[in-house]
Amino acid sequence: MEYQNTSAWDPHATISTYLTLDDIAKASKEDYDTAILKLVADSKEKGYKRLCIPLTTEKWKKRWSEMCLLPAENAPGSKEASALAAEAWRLNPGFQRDEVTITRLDEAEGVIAMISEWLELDAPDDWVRHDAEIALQQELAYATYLNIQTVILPAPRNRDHVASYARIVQSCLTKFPYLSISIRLPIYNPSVFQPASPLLSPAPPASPGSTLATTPSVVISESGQSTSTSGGSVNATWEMWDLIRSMCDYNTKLTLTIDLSPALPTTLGVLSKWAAESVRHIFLPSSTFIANMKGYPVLPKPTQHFIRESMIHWPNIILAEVGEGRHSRGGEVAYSQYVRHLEKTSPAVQATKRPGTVENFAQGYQDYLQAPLQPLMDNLPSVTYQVFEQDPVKYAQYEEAMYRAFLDHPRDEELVVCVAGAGRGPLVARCFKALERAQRDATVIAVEKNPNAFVTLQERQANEWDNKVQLVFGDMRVVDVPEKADILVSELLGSFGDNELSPECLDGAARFLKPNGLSIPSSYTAHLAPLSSSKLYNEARSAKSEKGLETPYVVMFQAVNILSGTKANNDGRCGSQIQECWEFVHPRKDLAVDSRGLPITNSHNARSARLRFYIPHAGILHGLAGYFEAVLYGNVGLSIHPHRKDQVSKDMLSWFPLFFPFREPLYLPSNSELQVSIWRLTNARQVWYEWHAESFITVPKSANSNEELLLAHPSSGSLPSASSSFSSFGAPSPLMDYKEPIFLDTRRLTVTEPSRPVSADDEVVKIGHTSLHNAGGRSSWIGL
Ligand SMILES: C[S@@+](CC[C@H](N)C(=O)[O-])C[C@H]1O[C@@H](n2cnc3c(N)ncnc32)[C@H](O)[C@@H]1O
Repeated sequence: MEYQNTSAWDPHATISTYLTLDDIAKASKEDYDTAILKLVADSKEKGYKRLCIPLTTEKWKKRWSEMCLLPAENAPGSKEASALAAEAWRLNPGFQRDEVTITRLDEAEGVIAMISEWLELDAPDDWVRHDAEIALQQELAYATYLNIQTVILPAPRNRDHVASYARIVQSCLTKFPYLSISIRLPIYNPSVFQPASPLLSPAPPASPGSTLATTPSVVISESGQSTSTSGGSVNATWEMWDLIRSMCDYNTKLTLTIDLSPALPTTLGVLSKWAAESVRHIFLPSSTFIANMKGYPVLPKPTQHFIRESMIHWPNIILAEVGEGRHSRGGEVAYSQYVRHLEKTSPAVQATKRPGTVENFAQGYQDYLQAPLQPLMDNLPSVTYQVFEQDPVKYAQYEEAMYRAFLDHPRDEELVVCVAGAGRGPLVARCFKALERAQRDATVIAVEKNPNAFVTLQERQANEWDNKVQLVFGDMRVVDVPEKADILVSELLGSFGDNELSPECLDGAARFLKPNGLSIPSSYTAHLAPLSSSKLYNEARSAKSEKGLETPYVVMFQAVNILSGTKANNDGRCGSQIQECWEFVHPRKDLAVDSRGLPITNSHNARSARLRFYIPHAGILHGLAGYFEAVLYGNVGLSIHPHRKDQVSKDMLSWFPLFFPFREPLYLPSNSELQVSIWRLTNARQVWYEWHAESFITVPKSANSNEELLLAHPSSGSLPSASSSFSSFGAPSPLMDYKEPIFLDTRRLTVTEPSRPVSADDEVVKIGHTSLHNAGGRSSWIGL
């Protein structure tokens, strides 16, 4: 099977390979000093970037087990002897030569070490956990000695003790600050897709004895009682990860290795939440591949989709067991060729390679926090104008809006157009084009307060515009223009519409208009959605001061998951996924003005909004995504609203969204409601935003405080069904995800439909809130 030649391709993903202890045992050293050196050289020759191998051998597992686990009754040797050996080891943890796979610095170069799979950092037994921690530290110390940069830890398996696992990881991150520690996790607990399986009975822990890098299966609860917030839901492994990274304080050295051994569900909410996490490695064994008609290895549809989407994060894909000949055609190379094929056909990657797209334009800026411009307070440098002017879409939209407005202006009446905030003059140039297209003449006035840009305007006036433009230098809130205009054209918009003070400036410029004059834009709206992104949260708090987490930033989103559901929830309480906050309309006719025609205060530009979002799948709220839409004239507009931008102004480059961070991440359960309050506030000198969020769940009133109702039925081993006591109450469950149809690639499972709408018998209960952000504009504001 031939995929397109990838030689000229600048790859996003790196491809590595995982070798087992068996592979190492079988390897011969041939012309190399050691078998490991030969394996490293072979893997490079096969095009793999890095080699991933277990750090320890069976010998170590055996010695550790003999020392640290209780010997069987009839086992040889005395308990005392093991206890003494264990104490000696605890005092001075270290390996014997044959207990490790790598013994030389040169063998370790570029190697990713898999930490012993059998280490139970979350074992129910305190002593096993205690000794597993010492053994882990011993492995990390040895890896550090060999200059290994990255290690992959076995997955947590036991939700009851995941906090212990997290504490151990946290202490290792502190002890080995230069080591990158990655945690291997399946995307979901595969057993939830087998409704008949006893979810609540403890699965056998990965006891010392298993040697392969097997797929971890999660023990939901040892006790048989669901102690989690979402029972055995598809969220189980994500919730474990969330707890670990939170307890590790979002340490940037802690990453995820997603294990794609189990087939993936198509439930969007399950998959999309991983997009907001720092997935560094993807573990992909040959057993995940299926054979196509010709016998070549290919991936099931949901896994294909997930990998294509993940490519944007530049992952390291670790192919495992690919030398075993599991598929009849193609050989080992077929797996990596197929991964490259997925990369090349990834719409997200393709968008970054296509000139003219936002994704291509924004390369290197993804998830990078930029302070919004302050074009009113600051004078922009020429290069900034130059970047604006590269956007063909924005100016085309303005030209079209002016053209249509000119056509609608009575032919027999004179036409005066004023461009307010002309910058280096691109809108003036477009105004002339629109006049030409409309076959109209007009008096054109250009106002600009940046003295440096005003030089460029004078230059263009002399060289291009034949002195036809009346140039006015000064602030549009203060200066006068030579004659009143029919059309006032401006582009003072920020990512949130009003955040670069377009409303305040246009209030001042409204004086330039004739009584029936119109403004382009005629209106604009601000929009919000709740988002999850540990990356953005970490970036915002890296400012190391309160201010960093109370400042809105301009960001090209990448590792971001919007938490609100695409559909409003079924009781109609909540709105859509992205909701409008407020609108500004120009010119505003109802204002009380002073003798100069200027507003007396700025109070009329204050705004507030309270929005209700439905949260179908559990997630962590890290901030709010802000967008804008503007009506320029008629149905010509500008939009960065994710659902509408492609219809309104496709491939427009000028604006990335705004990110309002939250100081403290807020956990939102499945089926919960998030209320967001946001204010635009102002005094005589400044404008600023304040924001705040509260979360709620709906519970049956009759449940009162009866906790039993919030827990899955204790005797039931499977997800509650429509007839279970839970669903019979009817309220959406914070313990269960919103139920999109879930199916595996191999079969379709029937799941219960969402329960009935919230009724009068249900109660909305508050469960958490954030603090009020940026009170009084203490951390961020825009100067008037
Ligand atoms: C975002 S830039 C747009 C420039 C240009 N119209 C374009 O589309 O490329 C906004 C321009 O408005 C100017 N500006 C902002 N506030 C102004 C004010 N109150 N009076 C005059 N010019 C102003 C800024 O200096 C800047 O040149």
